[in-house]
Amino acid sequence: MSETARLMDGSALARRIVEQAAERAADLTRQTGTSPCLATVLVGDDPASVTYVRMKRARCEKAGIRSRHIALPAATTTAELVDTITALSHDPDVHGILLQHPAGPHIDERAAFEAIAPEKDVDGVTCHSFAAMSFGLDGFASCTPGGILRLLDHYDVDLAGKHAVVVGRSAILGKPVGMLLLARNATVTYCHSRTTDLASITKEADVLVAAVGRPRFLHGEHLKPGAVVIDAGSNPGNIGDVDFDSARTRASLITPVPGGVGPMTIATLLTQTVDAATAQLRAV
Ligand SMILES: Nc1nc(=O)c2c([nH]1)NC[C@@H]1CN(c3ccc(C(=O)N[C@@H](CCC(=O)O)C(=O)O)cc3)C=[N+]21
Repeated sequence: MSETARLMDGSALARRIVEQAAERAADLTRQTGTSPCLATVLVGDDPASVTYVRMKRARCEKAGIRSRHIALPAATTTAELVDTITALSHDPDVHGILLQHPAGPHIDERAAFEAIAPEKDVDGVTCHSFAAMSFGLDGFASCTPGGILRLLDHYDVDLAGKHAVVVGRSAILGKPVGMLLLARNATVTYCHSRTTDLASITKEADVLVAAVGRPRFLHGEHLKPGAVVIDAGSNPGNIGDVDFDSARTRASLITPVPGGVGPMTIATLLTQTVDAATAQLRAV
């Protein structure tokens, strides 16, 4: 087959979403005298995490969102991290909190996430947010899943009745994106490391979400011809979970890496930070 998939341009869409967030941040600042503020918490100095957090903060600054960075040593205990996050949850000048994942092997990350007040969980990582999102109630979506749904909507991908296959089941990516697809009436299958005969399932996917965290793990032969392929992988060196060149000849629509899901994640974070600040500043 010589057909080539259409690209889903996450960079372009994210730029527009961030512009809207910036306008709303400026309005809010004008009206309340306070600009939105995102606290970013980073444990240790993993180079990829340092880069991601720097990118998020730079994008905030450009959009008129303040960021307050808390860099903690790699040896920080769960109790210390929970205390830090609890203090941010109580700080009226912080409207959103992001704890960069992974926080480190010795940290109980779930306990740390749960110290984020629900109204400040702009990264959508708490049990509260997951449940709200799953039940279709008000709350913040996990940022990458939220960004993926915006991208699918923008490209008019109809999800109702479609078979969506999610490869990966992490707490802030695979699992929640499946719940959002389910809420749109897709038939959702989760695949993971213990799935037997992965290809037989992915080949049935009308929409495939790759959220494994292994470079070029999925390729053309895994796909049903005409599938919509969302590559949510962000492996070192900006390599996705999908082998783009082989996937592109079978898919109908595909996200590139970079320039696909990544920028949409950040756009969702910024939007939700402005949402959180708006709710908190209007309530005073
Ligand atoms: N609590 C938490 N929330 C997260 O949302 C979260 C996290 N932890 N840990 C790590 C992953 C990864 N992640 C990315 C965000 C943007 C790009 C991104 O914008 N990438 C650019 C390229 C990057 C570059 O230019 O270097 C792109 O795909 O075009 C990638 C990856 C958020 N994550």
